[in-house]
Amino acid sequence: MASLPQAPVHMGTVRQQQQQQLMLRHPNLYIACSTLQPTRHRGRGKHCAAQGSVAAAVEEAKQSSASAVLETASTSGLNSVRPSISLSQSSGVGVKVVGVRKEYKTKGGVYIGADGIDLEIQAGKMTALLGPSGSGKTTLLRLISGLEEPTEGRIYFDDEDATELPVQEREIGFVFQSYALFRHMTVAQNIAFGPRIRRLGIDLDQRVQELLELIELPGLGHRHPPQLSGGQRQRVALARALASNPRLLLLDEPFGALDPMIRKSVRKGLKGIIDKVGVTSILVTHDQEEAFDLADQIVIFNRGKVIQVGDRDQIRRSPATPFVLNFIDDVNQLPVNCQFVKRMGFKADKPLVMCRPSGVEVSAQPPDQSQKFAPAIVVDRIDIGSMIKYILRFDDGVVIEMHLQGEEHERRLAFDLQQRVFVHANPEHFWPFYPDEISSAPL
Ligand SMILES: Nc1ncnc2c1ncn2[C@@H]1O[C@H](COP(=O)(O)OP(=O)(O)OP(=O)(O)O)[C@@H](O)[C@H]1O
Repeated sequence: MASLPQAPVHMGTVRQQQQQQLMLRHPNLYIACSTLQPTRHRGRGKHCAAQGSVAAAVEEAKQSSASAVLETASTSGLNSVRPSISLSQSSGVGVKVVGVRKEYKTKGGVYIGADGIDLEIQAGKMTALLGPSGSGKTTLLRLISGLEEPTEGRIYFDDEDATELPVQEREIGFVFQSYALFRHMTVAQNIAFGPRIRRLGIDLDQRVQELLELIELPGLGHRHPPQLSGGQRQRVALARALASNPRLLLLDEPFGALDPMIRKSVRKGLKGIIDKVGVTSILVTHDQEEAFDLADQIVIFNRGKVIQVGDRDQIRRSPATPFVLNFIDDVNQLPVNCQFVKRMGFKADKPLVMCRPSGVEVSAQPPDQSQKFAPAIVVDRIDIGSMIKYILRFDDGVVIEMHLQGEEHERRLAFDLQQRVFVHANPEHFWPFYPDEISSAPL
């Protein structure tokens, strides 16, 4: 039997300690034998218990280092037959979600986590699940991982129906916000942990070196996680998730614990590594900039449904619904019968319209007769570096925001506070809507 890590591991509760002990002593049996949580998984014999215990423990994992146990356990199935391949040969699986619905039945009622989702996740690409809180992003991630089971619908990994495949046979790597590294193991031991317990039959030292180079921390294998920066820890967590050659990588708010100052550079680094390996990855985030910056494909969620799928340009240029526009942009929302909207000659049978601040034009002089305009007063000016935001108030009291980009001096000299200006917008860029069309209240 492969030698197991000797280092003690800090765990918060007795249950966590039991899980970790079991994991360390019988790593391959951990999933199958754990009876620490009742099962909710139907009919797959020994794997049923696993499903429940892993699901429950992953919940805890978000708050503690126990997640390392689970994340690694999820790729530790005895039945796993994926051949040992080098990182450069890694490849991802395509994921197809067909008519998936997830109902959570609780004492308080039935809550809908996913409401009829159809989605294709491209092999070897990064897909971001983006949406407001409670929109169903994590539910879909957990359904794909096997930590939850759909109430209806099927999930395919390439042509294989994976709907009832036990979590430990899905060959998935997890990266959590909390890093989930074993604090008392070295970086190298953390990375080697998964392949060691899976008995991948590879040269572990070579794999660790390969991964340390990939994450650009070649000399840090002997250090312990507390001796690393947040960004370095996150890269080690990624290396550990990749060490067992997952065919799918799930990243659940992986940058949430990082200082906003370094988040951008860390995420670029992570994306570069994932691209090099070529594994399919799914990123859950509520940070739009992060999704647009990293993902090849973005899936916008609201109230358990997929609202739009596209790349960043498609979503920015052509938001599918008022909800998407409102979610991705800081839009103006105006009454349809306000002076400005009426002067632009726009009519609709919905009570409100939205328009992008970037679509609002302002001039100091009244435009020529051919152009419609509404007079307003500049009531505020906010310089945010790359642009200046102007807040304008029309004579009927309605307020609108306008963004001015361009050369810095032009922006600065453009308009003074209290100046009377003339405002125009192309009515083709007005979006009429009912308030409930942009609601994100969970179902
Ligand atoms: N275990 C559960 N029991 C009952 N309802 C649940 C459970 N998990 C999720 N839900 C409900 O399912 C809906 C979707 O939740 P989910 O966690 O998938 O949203 P999310 O988009 O990931 O949100 P966040 O960004 O806040 O994590 C919510 O209404 C939520 O309350």
